[in-house]
Amino acid sequence: MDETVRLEALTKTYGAGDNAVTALRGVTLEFPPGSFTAIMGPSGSGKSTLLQCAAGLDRPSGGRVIVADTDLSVLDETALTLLRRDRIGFVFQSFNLLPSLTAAQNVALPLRLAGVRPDPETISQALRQVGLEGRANHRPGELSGGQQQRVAIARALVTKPAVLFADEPTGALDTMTSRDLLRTLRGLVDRAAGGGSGIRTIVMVTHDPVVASYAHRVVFLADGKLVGEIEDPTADAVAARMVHLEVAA
Ligand SMILES: Nc1ncnc2c1ncn2[C@@H]1O[C@H](COP(=O)(O)OP(=O)(O)OP(=O)(O)O)[C@@H](O)[C@H]1O
Repeated sequence: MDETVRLEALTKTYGAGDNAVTALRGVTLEFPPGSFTAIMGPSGSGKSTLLQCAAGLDRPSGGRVIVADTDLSVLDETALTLLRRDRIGFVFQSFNLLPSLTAAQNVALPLRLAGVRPDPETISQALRQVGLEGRANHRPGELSGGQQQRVAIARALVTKPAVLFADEPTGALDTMTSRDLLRTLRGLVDRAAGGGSGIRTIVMVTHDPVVASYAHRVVFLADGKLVGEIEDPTADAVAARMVHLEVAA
């Protein structure tokens, strides 16, 4: 199976007539297995819209999204829900954990929702991947913000998705905690690329050049279009490009 995520000439317009807002204007991009990509751009440039369409949470107005050999545009709502459940992981700025469940039970939730009896070793492995094996029986209220976000990541990984989409995953965390978490994310992709277990593809939206510098590649959007990319980014190079884009916006 080709696990590359492909966006082909993606367009998205919200509303109609005089109120129409075009958020994406023909974006073509590939996220191959083994890649960790950050998406950056000025406010309103279309980053969240791109992520929502790529993750099958919103329908594009035109173009195609292909995830793990499946063209999302031909799927009905039921099939799309199943694909999201089985092949796609999400992490948002807010952790969205259930407060009455332990870390292990939160991680097991996607499997239970899919009608699969969670195997304890699968849950332990997901918690181990994010460095939380010692916290399996703690409830979210007994964990730090960074630990809660790690539980959210373990929960997103437990179904072994083809790709993990993250929207400002470190937005609610302090600098040290977010760097720690970003190193973990980068480590998951690099280990999987080296033949180990882990998630093979991560796509992350961020506003922060330092956060983006943990990715293998940064792609830049402006006014709904792809306007450049930097491989092996440094925070300084990303910040300089952002200043340029914000001045032009
Ligand atoms: N549900 C919606 N209805 C109407 N317009 C929308 C909707 N969602 C987004 N937009 C518009 O689409 C454009 C792109 O928005 P989007 O949220 O994708 O940008 P962004 O780059 O993620 O912005 P930010 O960095 O501020 O979060 C903006 O002009 C926004 O106002």
